[in-house]
Amino acid sequence: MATKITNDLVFRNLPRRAPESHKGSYGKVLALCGCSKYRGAAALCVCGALRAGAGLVTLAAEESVISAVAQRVMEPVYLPLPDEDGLSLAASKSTVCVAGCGKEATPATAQEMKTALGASSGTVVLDAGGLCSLADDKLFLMGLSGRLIVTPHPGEMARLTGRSVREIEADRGATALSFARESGAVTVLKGHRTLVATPWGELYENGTGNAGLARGGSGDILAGIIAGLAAQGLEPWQAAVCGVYLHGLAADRCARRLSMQGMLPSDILADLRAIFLENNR
Ligand SMILES: NC(=O)C1=CN([C@@H]2O[C@H](COP(=O)(O)OP(=O)(O)OC[C@H]3O[C@@H](n4cnc5c(N)ncnc54)[C@H](OP(=O)(O)O)[C@@H]3O)[C@@H](O)[C@H]2O)[C@@H](O)CC1
Ligand SMILES: Nc1ncnc2c1ncn2[C@@H]1O[C@H](COP(=O)(O)OP(=O)(O)O)[C@@H](O)[C@H]1O
Repeated sequence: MATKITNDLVFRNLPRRAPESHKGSYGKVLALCGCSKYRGAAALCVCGALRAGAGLVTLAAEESVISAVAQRVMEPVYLPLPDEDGLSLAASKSTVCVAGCGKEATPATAQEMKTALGASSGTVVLDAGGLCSLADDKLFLMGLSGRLIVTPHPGEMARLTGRSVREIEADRGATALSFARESGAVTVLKGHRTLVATPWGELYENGTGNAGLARGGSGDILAGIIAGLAAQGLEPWQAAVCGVYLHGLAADRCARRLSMQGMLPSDILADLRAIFLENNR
């Protein structure tokens, strides 16, 4: 039986900003995201992390991605790739690594993921191509146990488990719970009524969100939001539960403002900001 995620559960777990704090108090996010084909995914992920409240966000990516993102957003710091030593160092200094949004599931991506995530000691949010590139390396994923959050949609979960999307959708709860138990990762199985499963057998169901989110880029923002929350000290399960709820709530507010038909993933960032304001954050 899944626990419904409520507004009270979320805002009880969200830290407040203390008057005497500084940017270091809210964590450093390293985003290893984007490729020349998927530049927007990196921008959306970075913006999600920033808007969720992270203190400092660094984007590690190839130059074409960095120049595209830098035209849209002023706040990130950039680490141009390839730079294996620089990537290991940045990962080792980060509070959270969010990796894989806008990456293709290739052996080169898998190697890049291993370099960064192996050097990090903080929370890891693994999404999209980064996650799928490691689908056959369960041992590596298990090595991140206790600090890993994975965010597959059903198609990605199919690749991770070798099962069909139909089988996964037929029993979403059991799928998420068994993947979480076997991998040691907090598992966010996305879609209508996103589920969050913990390795110790808890299952949360999210009731926020709408079909306006059913367009490319919504998941990239979610990964960024979860990373931004984890950077502020939330445990992986808390960051996942709060992230999926706030992402969906922002989308619901956005749909009332702009319509499900016309809203864009990036539009929900203004609503996320408004939700924080309405809840005195
Ligand atoms: N602006 C940008 O830069 C953007 C960049 N992006 C980046 O693109 C990369 C590829 O990511 P991807 O998700 O688009 O493609 P892929 O991994 O092939 O998975 C799709 C397969 O899964 C299946 N599927 C089944 N159920 C599903 C469900 N509920 N939700 C979704 N899919 C579902 C689906 O089935 P179908 O739709 O055909 O029925 C299909 O067979 C990745 O790095 C991502 O970050 C995107 O975020 C877009 C914006
Ligand atoms: N019909 C829907 N109702 C609620 N949420 C949805 C719906 N369709 C998609 N979403 C949400 O939008 C996001 C889509 O993520 P994903 O499929 O990874 O897209 P992308 O990789 O293109 O960013 C997920 O958070 C998912 O839960």
